[in-house]
Amino acid sequence: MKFTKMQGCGNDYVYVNCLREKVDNPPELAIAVSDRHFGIGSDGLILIKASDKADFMMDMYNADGSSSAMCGNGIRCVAKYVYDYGLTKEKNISIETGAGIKYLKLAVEDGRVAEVTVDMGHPITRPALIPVKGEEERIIAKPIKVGGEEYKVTCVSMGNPHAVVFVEDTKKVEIEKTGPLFEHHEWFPERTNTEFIHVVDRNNIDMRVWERGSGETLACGTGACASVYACILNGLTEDEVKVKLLGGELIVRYDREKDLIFMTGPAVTVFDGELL
Ligand SMILES: N[C@@H](CCC[C@H](N)C(=O)O)C(=O)O
Repeated sequence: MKFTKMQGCGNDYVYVNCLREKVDNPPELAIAVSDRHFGIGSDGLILIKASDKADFMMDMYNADGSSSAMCGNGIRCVAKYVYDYGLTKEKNISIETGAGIKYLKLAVEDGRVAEVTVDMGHPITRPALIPVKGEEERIIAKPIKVGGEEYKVTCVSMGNPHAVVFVEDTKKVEIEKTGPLFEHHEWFPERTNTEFIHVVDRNNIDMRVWERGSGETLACGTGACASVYACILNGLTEDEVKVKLLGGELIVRYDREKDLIFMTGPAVTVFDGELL
């Protein structure tokens, strides 16, 4: 089976072109390829498929084999993949996901994809749709007890669940301890991704993320979008913010008129390979 390893801000996945390859058991393959010692090494697996509703379809799996409806860094790489490997000549590409069709724009310089902008759609705050337990209309800075500590959490879905908490210093977060406690907290029936955010100023934030199903990763695109929207809901930033992650930077812009979030960032091919 031929594959390509790609990364966006260090959030790395193994990509398989399912227009050519057949994958019988995606969860099993995701666990195998993600292993950093016995596999290829990645945060998960992304299958590129045909779609009857959009130009292509993205089917994504975390390192533990669980699937997610959306992956922000992954979808930028899918757009780069289909362009670079000649599956399309278009620079405006639509991709079907579990969270609806997303629209992407490639910035190509000297024949190379320099960066990709994604219309990430509407941020979702209704608790039942995230999903997170709660009777209120939106969960903004709500106290939550995690591992004996109290945090204030803001919950947003970008097609997948995010719990955003604000901290003084992201470097001091004991993420290996706290991340799993949030992920499996009883408030989140489908588990959650958790973002730890330090607001630097009204246009810049630092972020660390504990991803559902993959643990700490160097970046999370949906997490960056959810975090910027959480900042806006808490009155902490303007509508355009640079998000500094462990593996790079993303620009996230909230279009207030259309209630849409746009994310711009890199998409990089690491290597092609063949699984034996
Ligand atoms: N890294 C991704 C998100 C991947 C899915 C997530 N772990 C989940 O289970 O929802 C991104 O860039 O958005």
